[in-house]
Amino acid sequence: MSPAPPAQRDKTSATHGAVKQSYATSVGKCTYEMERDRIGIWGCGDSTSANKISGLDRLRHPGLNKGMAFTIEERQTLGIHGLLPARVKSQEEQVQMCKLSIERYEDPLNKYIYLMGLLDRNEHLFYRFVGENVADMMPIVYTPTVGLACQKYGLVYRRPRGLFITIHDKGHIYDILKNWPETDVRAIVVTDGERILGLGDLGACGMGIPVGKLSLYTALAGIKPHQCLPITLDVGTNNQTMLDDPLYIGLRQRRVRGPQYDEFIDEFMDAVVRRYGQNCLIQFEDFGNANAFRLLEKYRGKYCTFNDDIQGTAAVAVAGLLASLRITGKKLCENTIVFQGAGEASLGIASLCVMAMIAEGCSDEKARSRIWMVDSKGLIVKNRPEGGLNEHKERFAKDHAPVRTLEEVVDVAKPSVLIGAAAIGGAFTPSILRKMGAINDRPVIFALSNPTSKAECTAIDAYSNTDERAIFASGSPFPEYRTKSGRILRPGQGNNSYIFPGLALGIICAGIIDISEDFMLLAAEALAEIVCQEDLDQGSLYPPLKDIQDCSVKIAKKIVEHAYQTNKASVFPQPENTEEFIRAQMYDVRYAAAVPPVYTWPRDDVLRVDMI
Ligand SMILES: NC(=O)c1ccc[n+]([C@@H]2O[C@H](COP(=O)([O-])OP(=O)(O)OC[C@H]3O[C@@H](n4cnc5c(N)ncnc54)[C@H](O)[C@@H]3O)[C@@H](O)[C@H]2O)c1
Ligand SMILES: O=C(O)C[C@H](O)C(=O)O
Ligand SMILES: [Mg+2]
Repeated sequence: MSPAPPAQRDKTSATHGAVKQSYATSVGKCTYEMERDRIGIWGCGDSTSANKISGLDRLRHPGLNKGMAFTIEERQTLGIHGLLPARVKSQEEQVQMCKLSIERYEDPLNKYIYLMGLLDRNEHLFYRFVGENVADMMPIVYTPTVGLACQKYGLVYRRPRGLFITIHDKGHIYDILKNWPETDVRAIVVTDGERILGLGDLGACGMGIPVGKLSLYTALAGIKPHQCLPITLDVGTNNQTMLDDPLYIGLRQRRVRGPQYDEFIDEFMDAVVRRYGQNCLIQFEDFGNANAFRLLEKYRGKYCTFNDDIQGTAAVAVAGLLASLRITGKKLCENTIVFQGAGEASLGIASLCVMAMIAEGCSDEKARSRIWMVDSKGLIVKNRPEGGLNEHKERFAKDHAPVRTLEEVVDVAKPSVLIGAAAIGGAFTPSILRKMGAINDRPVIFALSNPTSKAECTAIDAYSNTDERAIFASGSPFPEYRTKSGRILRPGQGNNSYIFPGLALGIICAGIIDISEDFMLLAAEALAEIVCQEDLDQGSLYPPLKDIQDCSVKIAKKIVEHAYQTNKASVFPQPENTEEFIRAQMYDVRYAAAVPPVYTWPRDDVLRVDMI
C-alpha cells in the first residue's frame, strides 16, 4: 500500500473541514522502493528507474548517502566505485566512528557543528547515532547547546536546513513553500525568533530551535526526516546586538507588528494548508508571549496546531507533578503551587494543573485557589495597583494585598511545589530553598527555565539546601548528585521534549486537526504512568532519557486511541492494532539497499527443474 498523500494539499484554496484520509502507512513498500521514490522527489533521477540515478547524487544526498557503508556491489552498480576507499564499513562501525569523532571536540559548539555536519552528510547515520546516545547527544542538538548555537548562528550556519520566510515575502509565501523540495511534509516547527529559550529575541538566528526540535521528532519519535520542515518567519528583530552584528543572518530591521504581522501569519497558515494539506501539523515554538497566546486562540481547532511552550510544557510539568504524588502520597489538589513567572510556560502549566485537579474531583474555583503566580511585578493579585492583568493572569489573581518578592510569597503561601519559568537564573535562592525544606517533608522544586544559565537553581542547590529531601526537576539537564550517604540521585529533565515528539507522532498517525486540551492531559498522564519506582527512588520524576523513544510511542498510542474514541481522527479505517500501525510508519535508521537485490540461481522462490 502506498503512503497516502496528505488530504487536500495543493488545492487552490484552504479548506478546514474534516477530511478523511486513507490508511496512511508505508507498510506495503519495501525500503528500496521508498528510497527510490524519494530520489525522484529531489529531481536526481527518474523515480521509476533506479538505474538512471547518478551514484554521485547518492553520495551527496544526506537522505541516501551511506558513505563507506555502500557495498562493493552497490558501488559498482551505481558507478561510485573508486570514489570511496576500498574498505566497506558496517553502520555499527560508522556509529563508533561518530563517537570517536565527537569526543575529540571539547567545546560544545564544535560538537554541535560536527553533528549538524553529520546530518548534512548522512541522515541515517546521524539519527542512529543520536538515537543510540540520547542522553549524551540531546544536550548538544537541543537544550542547552542549541541556545548557544542560536546566539552564534551566523557562525554556525552552513547549509540550507529549513525555510526562512521574511515579511517581505508577504503575498508570496506559497511560492516559497514550493521551493522546498519535499512534497510530503507532515510537520512544521515554526518560530519568529522572539523568545528563544530564556535568551530573548534572537531574530532569524532562532532557526536553530525548529531544526533542533524537528531533529527530535525523528530521533525520539521516528517521524521521517523528509516529512519535517523547520521554518523561521523573519519579521525583523528588536535585539540591537543582533542588528549591529556583521554576522547576523536575518533582516536588518526592527520587528514588524500589528496588522501587517497578523496578515503575514494568516497567509503563512493558509499557504501551509494549500501546499501540504490541512493535516500538516504546525508546532508554534518560541514566539513572544503576546503573540503566542493570541495565535493559539486564533488558530486552534481550525488548523492542525499546538503551541509547545504553552501546551507541551504544561503536559511535561503536569506529568512530573503526577509522578511526584507517588512520593508525597498527596492528591494534586492537596498541593499549593507557587509559580515564579506568569508567561507561556507557567500559565500553560497552571491551566493544565486546574484541569488535572478537576479530574480528581475538585471544583474549578478550589483548584485555582491552590495556585499562586508571581511575575516581574510580584504576586498576581486582583486590583493590582499597576493594572494590566491579561485574562490568563486574571484567572489566577489572588484576593490579597500586593506581595513583591518571591521569598515573601513563599512565606505567605507556604507552597508544597515551587515552579520556576521566568528565565531569571538563580531566582530560587538558598534562603527560598531552605524555606521550602522547612515547610515540607518532600518539597517539589521545578527549575524549568532554559538554558542552564537561566535555571532558577541547580540540582546541587536544590538538594543541598533541603537536606537532600527535594524532589527536583529541571528544563536543562543537570549531572547526577551523590548524597552524603552515597546514594546517587538522577534529577529528571522536565522538558517538553518528553511530550512533543510522541504527541506529534500520534497527531500525524491519526490525522488529528483539533488538538484540544484533553490530548495534553492524556499525554501528561501517559508519561507519568511510564515512570517506575526505580526512577522515583533515584529522585527522577521522568523515565531515563535512554527510554524516551519508547515513551514517544506510548504517548502516541494513547493519543491515537483517544482520537478515535472522540471522533477526532481522520485516518480511516481505524487500525486494529494501534501500536503496530504507529510503528509501521516510523523511520528506520538502518540503511536501505541502494540497488535492487540481485537474484542468483537457484532462487528460493522459483521452482527449479531438478525439483520436478
Ligand atoms: N522546561 C521546558 O520544557 C520549558 C518550556 C517552555 C519554556 N521554558 C522556559 O521558561 C522560561 C520562560 O518561558 P515563557 O515562554 O514562559 O516566557 P514568557 O516571556 O512568556 O514568560 C516569562 C514570565 O516571567 C516573568 N518574569 C520576568 N521577570 C521576572 C522576575 N524578576 N520575577 C518573576 N517573574 C518574572 C514575566 O513577567 C513573564 O510572566 C524560558 O527560560 C524558557 O526557556 C522551559
Ligand atoms: O526548547 C526547550 O528546551 C524547551 C522549551 O521549548 C523552551 O523554550 O525552553
Ligand atoms: Mg520552546
